[in-house]
Amino acid sequence: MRQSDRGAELADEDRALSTAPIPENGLSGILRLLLQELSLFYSRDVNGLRLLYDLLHSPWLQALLKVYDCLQKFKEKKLVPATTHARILSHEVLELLPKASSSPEIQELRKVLQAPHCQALLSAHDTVAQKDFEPLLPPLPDNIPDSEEAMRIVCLVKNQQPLGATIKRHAITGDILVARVIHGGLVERSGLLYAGDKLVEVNGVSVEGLDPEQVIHILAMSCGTIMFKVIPVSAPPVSSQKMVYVRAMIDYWPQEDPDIPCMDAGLPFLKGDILQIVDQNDALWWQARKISDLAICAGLIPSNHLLKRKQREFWWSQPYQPHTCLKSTRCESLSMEEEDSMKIDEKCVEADEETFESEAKEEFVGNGQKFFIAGFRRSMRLCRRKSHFSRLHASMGCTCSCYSAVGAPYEEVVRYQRQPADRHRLIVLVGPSGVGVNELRRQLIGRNPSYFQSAVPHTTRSPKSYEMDGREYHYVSRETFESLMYGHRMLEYGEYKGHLYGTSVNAVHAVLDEGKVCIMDLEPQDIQLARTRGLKPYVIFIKPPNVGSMKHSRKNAKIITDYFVDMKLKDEDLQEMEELAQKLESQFGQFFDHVIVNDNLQDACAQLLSAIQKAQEDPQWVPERGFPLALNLNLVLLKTGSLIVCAKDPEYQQPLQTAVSDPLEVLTVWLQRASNTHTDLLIWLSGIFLLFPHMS
Ligand SMILES: Nc1ncnc2c1ncn2[C@@H]1O[C@H](COP(=O)(O)OP(=O)(O)OP(=O)(O)O)[C@@H](O)[C@H]1O
Repeated sequence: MRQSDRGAELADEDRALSTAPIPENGLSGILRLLLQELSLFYSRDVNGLRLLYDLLHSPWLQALLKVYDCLQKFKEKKLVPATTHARILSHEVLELLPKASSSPEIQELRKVLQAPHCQALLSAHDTVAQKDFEPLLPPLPDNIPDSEEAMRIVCLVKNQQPLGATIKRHAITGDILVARVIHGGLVERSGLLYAGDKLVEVNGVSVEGLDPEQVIHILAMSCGTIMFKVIPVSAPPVSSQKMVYVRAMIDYWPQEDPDIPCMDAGLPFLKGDILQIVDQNDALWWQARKISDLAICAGLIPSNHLLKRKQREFWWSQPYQPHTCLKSTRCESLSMEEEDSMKIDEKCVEADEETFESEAKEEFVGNGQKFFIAGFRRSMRLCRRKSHFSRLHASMGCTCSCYSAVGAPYEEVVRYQRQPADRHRLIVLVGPSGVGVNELRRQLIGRNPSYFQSAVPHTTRSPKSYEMDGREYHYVSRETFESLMYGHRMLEYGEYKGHLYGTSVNAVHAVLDEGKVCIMDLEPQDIQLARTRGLKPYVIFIKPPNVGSMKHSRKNAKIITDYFVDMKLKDEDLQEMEELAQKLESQFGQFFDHVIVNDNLQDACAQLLSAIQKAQEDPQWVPERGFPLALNLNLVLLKTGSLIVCAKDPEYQQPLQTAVSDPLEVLTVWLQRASNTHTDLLIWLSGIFLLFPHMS
């Protein structure tokens, strides 16, 4: 049959379709019957009848139903293309058109057929109709010897994306093997190549004796279809891996990692990023995707084991570096020298405890009602700041990588959606001193005191005449306070003028048990301790704006320092605040769920409210098992030179304390055993007892 004949046939069929009677049992037939029925009632004044009649009578509904009927009819038919050469047909028609009379319709038809998109459409039609999308494989040679290994010929059509596979040379045989197949990449989606397959030829070129780089060069040079001849791996790996999600606790740049097997396949990430681990088959190199970009194919990241090994190697490579990061300064107050070196302004008067505490007015008026807010002790913030600075100073003495050597590089997380019956998540505010953490907390509680609340802190000082136990503070003996501290039931604490102050886990639970949202401020070093399954803290970092903006907004701001009460912020204080914020963000940014820049107070407050609502209502990534237990192990190097080892997990009722005499040995064991399970803790402790039998 000639092309034009086929065209005529198509046109006939086309027309026949459009004029075909619509079956009476079709929807439009039903509609016709309904209209007949309705027309009987039309003359009567029935409510809404006219509307319904008009609707059913509307031309667009009629047309729509006709289309529906046609589609139904088509669904039953198995569609076959009327022609496989629509493009040629359109050329023939275009050649014939000038011979026909020049009517406007003919001109329009010519214009349509010449339009590039119409030609592209016809060309796509022909490709599909001719089933031209399958690769053309070369014919098998006739003389294949019987001993020939079964080979697979794989054709892949290269597009803009990388192929998604890496190759390596077998150390003994020298064969070029597929090293790994990247999840979501072209090779994986084809399902035709597997890790372990031996490459024989690439685009007809034998790879025998070639270096992997030479094979990659052949691949890079080829465009369009790439043909691989492979000897398949005897047992392709079966993927039965559970999807795991982790929060990155470090930054990783594949370009800076000389050990990565294939730099182009590396996945860069920043601390705080949530990663979906899709493959852990390789003990050293995992495959992962960022949850913010799940559409792209996975990339290589170093495994937990590999990163820890590198961290340990780095740590030990600096034997003369003072590792202050391991020295706990929790309970240490500033040394005399440090205190002396502080500049004391002549005009300032060091406030006594009474002055500090009486400064803190704990009765507020908000929403037309008088209410009481505990937990705004200035003395507390001051004493915490003292220990905070010395601790920060200590940890910043070590390099960043050294600091991370003591932590897990990845933290397993799960998606958590709070249910209405669940307790609220603890809201933790963190920020450099003077940024406005307490101001924001106070504003929030002032707005809705029956919903937001602070926890009642503990103190070892005696109550004043107007104070009530359990309202301003829980008044406890030093012994009780210390047992709470060493039992890791204190989320934060500090000492001021000989008295201990702190907030216990139970005090926070008391607020949450009342169905309220507990807001507390913490020093960044204490965040880890609060990260338990029970509290599920949502950590908000309060960040200062730039110094220029602060000069403007903080004209009337006052802070409390060791030697000033209500000190006005000077330019250097603002500068220091900005610098400290940067340091906190780079060191603890992985723990921040949200960041708010406190420039305009009202705006910051509104952002805080919406962040808290999000934290309570939207699904969030939370640590899978509280926080990694390895981090709970606190090494306290006493001034005597002995080392105290204790677990800091508040969910552990009994503190684990062990005094050992050789810190170096213990560190070795500790660094080798630093992992995330309770079993590891036991193994680790047994290691210590083995090393120091006198301890058991
Ligand atoms: N956005 C803001 N605009 C203007 N003033 C602010 C703003 N935020 C806080 N302030 C003021 O800055 C001062 C310090 O704030 P605040 O006491 O809350 O600091 P902080 O972060 O709790 O630090 P510290 O714990 O060291 O006291 C207060 O006088 C407060 O009113």
